[in-house]
Amino acid sequence: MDHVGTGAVTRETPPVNLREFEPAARARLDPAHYDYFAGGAQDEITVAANEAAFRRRALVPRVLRGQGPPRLEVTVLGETASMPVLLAPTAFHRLAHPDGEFATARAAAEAGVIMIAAMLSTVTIEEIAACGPKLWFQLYIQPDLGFTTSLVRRAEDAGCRALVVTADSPALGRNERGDRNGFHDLPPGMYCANMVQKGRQGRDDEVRQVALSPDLSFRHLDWLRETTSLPIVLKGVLHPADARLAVEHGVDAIVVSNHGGRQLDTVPASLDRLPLVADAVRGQVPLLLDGGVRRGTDVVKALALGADAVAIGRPALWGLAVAGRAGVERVLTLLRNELANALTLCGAASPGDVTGDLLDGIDLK
Ligand SMILES: Cc1cc2nc3c(=O)[nH]c(=O)nc-3n(C[C@H](O)[C@H](O)[C@H](O)COP(=O)(O)O)c2cc1C
Ligand SMILES: CCCCCCC(=O)C(=O)O
Repeated sequence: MDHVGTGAVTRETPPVNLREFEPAARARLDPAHYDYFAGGAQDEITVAANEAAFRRRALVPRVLRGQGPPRLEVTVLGETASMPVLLAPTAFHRLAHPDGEFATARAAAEAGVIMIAAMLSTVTIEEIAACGPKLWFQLYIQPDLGFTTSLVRRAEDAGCRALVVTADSPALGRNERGDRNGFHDLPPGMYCANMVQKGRQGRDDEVRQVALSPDLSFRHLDWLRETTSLPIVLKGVLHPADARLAVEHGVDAIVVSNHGGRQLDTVPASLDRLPLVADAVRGQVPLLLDGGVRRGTDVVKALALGADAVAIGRPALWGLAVAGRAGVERVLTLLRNELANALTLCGAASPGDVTGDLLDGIDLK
């Protein structure tokens, strides 16, 4: 039995923070699957930059504010969550654990956090929704707009409260770990469950190919705006001009993200772009950030630079690999406790109480 949960004694020391989940997960995963989760594009310069950007920044706490234990709840796009941390959309959870997205969704429901379900999940969006999490749906707009519409309707009917359109993937990033491992397909029996469509002329169901399309443009966002009344969140924005365009095209929120360093390598850390995007957007829409969030102090730093909430990708996958639902819950609990501690030590009563002056220009390294 894994060390998280009620099981037998193990000699392994339980992870006491998010980073320590990674080696524990690696020990359990097929090496090619570990590499798929951990890896990034090419030299993985951006993967490293994401975490380094948090480490570099210094917090300057306020003292003697006597505000009691902090309240962590936030409301994003009308959805109240137990803390300003979402689960970022990540594909293929059954590669991490046989329970796949079922486990992740149950953990999110238990923790009261918003799960952004990936379009490329290994169980269907309806099955994820049935586990009861607060749910958003991530969408790669497919060139077949009829099929995309059917996905949108399924997400709406399943009770998803927002659509998260990934904008940073007009092509797949160049992941050399995958090339080295020859890992280009899911194992037999595992597939993108939302991509199954009825076979034509009485044939068996088929799994559609996923298309990442270089034709995508803001016109597709306009089309989506006409197609759904759900809030639209644009994920993968780093340039302030794109943030302004996104607002002009009616998006309801933006995720400042470089896809965890998995798309274009050598782009800056998400955190380093956050202030520029925040400046461009001037509070017109909520801002989320992902990429490299590993500590409660990281959450505070992102809030101080203008984010309303953050999302985590890999840490949840490591928790899933280590102990299924219990592992994801543990990751969320650790981050929640760290965030409460960091807010208290900063003299902040809530996420909304975090202001830019809690950070200064000091470069810690
Ligand atoms: C294994 C893996 C799969 C991912 N799959 C998707 C996906 O299907 N759609 C998407 O928009 N982002 C995807 N992402 C990117 C995440 O949503 C997120 O931007 C990133 O993981 C955040 O960085 P972090 O892992 O350092 O927290 C994936 C990331 C990883 C690590
Ligand atoms: C054509 C399949 C693309 C899978 C991309 C999933 C993802 O966003 C990631 O691994 O990152």
